[in-house]
Amino acid sequence: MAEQMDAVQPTAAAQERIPTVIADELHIVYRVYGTGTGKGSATAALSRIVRRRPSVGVREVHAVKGVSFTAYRGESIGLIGSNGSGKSTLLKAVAGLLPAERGKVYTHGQPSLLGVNAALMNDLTGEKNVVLGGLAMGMSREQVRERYDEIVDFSGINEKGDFISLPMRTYSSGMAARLRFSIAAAKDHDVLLIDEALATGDRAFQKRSEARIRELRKEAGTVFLVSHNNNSIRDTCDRVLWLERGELLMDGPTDEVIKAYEKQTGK
Ligand SMILES: Nc1ncnc2c1ncn2[C@@H]1O[C@H](COP(=O)(O)OP(=O)(O)OP(=O)(O)O)[C@@H](O)[C@H]1O
Repeated sequence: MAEQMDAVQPTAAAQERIPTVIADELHIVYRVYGTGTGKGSATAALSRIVRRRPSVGVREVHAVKGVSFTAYRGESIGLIGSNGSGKSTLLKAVAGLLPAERGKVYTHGQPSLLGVNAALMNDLTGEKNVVLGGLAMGMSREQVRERYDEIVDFSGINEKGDFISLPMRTYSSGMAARLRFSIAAAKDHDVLLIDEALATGDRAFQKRSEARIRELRKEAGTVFLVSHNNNSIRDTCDRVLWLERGELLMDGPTDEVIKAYEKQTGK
């Protein structure tokens, strides 16, 4: 009888815990070509193609090794680990930008990766980039028009003059990163992936970004944040995944994981 009740009416806990991203024994391998020491001539390359032999200079980098986790709606998850531990690679794989060598990533809804390198057009004005970025994220022209002022205000680009009508190439790296973040943060995301974006703005902008991330979480999205700034992670995330050499070393509440990480790294 109890089983039947459960089937018809999910418990409150089950309602709250809606999975948005599942990584199942995920492996990501990069292949780097042209790393051989010998000189590669065109004839040698042609003969390899004809004889179907792999290139001598291919190196493999196994960047993510058997990582498994489930992320739920409303969670904000920090990714930490030393340089080269696989954080950005894992984020790109969740965004669907890198193929899995083995294992799988399942996502509910459309994940959006917000990197400091997100592609905007340097020769276009900030104004045009807001429209372009909004459309690229799947917003309608109408939605972009509605949110335009909000995006520009949030970015703070116009605080010191009319910069939004200048080409993006005239912006400082911090200004460009703020505009990227503001464009991405204007949309309500199912799964928002942020790579170091918070580290680039000034303190006031970082505070605004943190507040917006909290809002996005309330609007039922899941946020992933890669950062080397443990305070940013502490202020924004309730759960942390710690990667080292591509392996998931620890997955748990922020305080516990950061404490263990700081103990190990001596920071
Ligand atoms: N495009 C690429 N081609 C080949 N190898 C790569 C590529 N990108 C990353 N790697 C390698 O994959 C591994 C993980 O890199 P990744 O950028 O994911 O680490 P990270 O934890 O984000 O590092 P950081 O904190 O320095 O940004 C590293 O060994 C790196 O050299």
